[in-house]
Amino acid sequence: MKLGLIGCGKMGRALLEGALKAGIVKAEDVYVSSRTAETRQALSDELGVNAVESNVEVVQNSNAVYLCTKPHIIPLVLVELNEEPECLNDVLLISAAAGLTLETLESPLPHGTRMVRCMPNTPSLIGKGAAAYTLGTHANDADAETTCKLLGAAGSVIEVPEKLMDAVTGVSGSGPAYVYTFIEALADGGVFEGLPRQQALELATQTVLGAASMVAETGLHPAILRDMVCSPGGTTITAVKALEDNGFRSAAINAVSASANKARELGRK
Ligand SMILES: NC(=O)C1=CN([C@@H]2O[C@H](COP(=O)(O)OP(=O)(O)OC[C@H]3O[C@@H](n4cnc5c(N)ncnc54)[C@H](OP(=O)(O)O)[C@@H]3O)[C@@H](O)[C@H]2O)C=CC1
Ligand SMILES: O=C(O)[C@@H]1CCC=N1
Repeated sequence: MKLGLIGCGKMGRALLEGALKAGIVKAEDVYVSSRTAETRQALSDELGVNAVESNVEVVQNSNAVYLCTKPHIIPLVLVELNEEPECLNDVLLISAAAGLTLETLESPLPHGTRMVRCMPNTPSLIGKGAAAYTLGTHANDADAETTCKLLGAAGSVIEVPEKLMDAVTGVSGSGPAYVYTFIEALADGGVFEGLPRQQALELATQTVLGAASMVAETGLHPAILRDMVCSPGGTTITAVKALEDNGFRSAAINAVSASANKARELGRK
């Protein structure tokens, strides 16, 4: 596998490091582009990958290329690639950009260009990502396999119809930020009640990790697992009522919806 990355910022680097750590690609077989010499030097020193200035050079040296620039930069990158259309003959492009539709991604490129739209998340950096993808018009079964191998190296991966990609963005693309906010708030509550900050953060982090693992490993519905914590007339049900009184559930639903709507808006630009 020869992997390319156009845009090696927070998300691109997480996907790259996930793939390198999983051993599905060797650093010497990776080409990444950056406009800044300092970043190129850092990428090459820290990860041992080939860091170049030209996006076309990345595509020319790869079988599969993640497009990981900000959504508004992607159209500019596609124009650039289209100036050397032969570089697109034998490569799979995998866009991670929020909101950008396959039609937007495919239409500026030569007919037949193989494209996948995906939505990863940053825990890919440690192999704990959650990603979804949709195959483009000309992507084939082997491209689906390559996508699953790449995203799967960085965590879990599912295929969804394109109309659900913005929902995925709301749940798992943006989701880590909601969870970090919750962990911080849980720890704040502990500090409010007198725990030292570090101990509160350790307890909060392990609680989220443990609860998530319970859902994943038991396969039980979260409501059943919650009932196992709530003693009748006890502390937890009292706390759950306080959460519900403060609109916790609807705040979470609204957060997912706000992210999905923003993704749709980015896709319209
Ligand atoms: N962050 C996240 O949690 C997630 C992000 N995404 C998607 O991933 C994409 C990247 O987001 P994120 O990593 O957060 O953003 P960053 O700003 O961290 O990274 C974008 C990178 O693109 C590079 N870049 C900018 N212009 C160009 C260009 N013309 N050619 C090549 N590279 C360029 C920049 O590097 P330099 O200036 O060195 O060239 C920069 O490091 C977005 O489309 C976003 O929607 C998807 C899921 C989750
Ligand atoms: O905030 C963003 O726009 C990107 C997409 C999903 C997560 N981060």
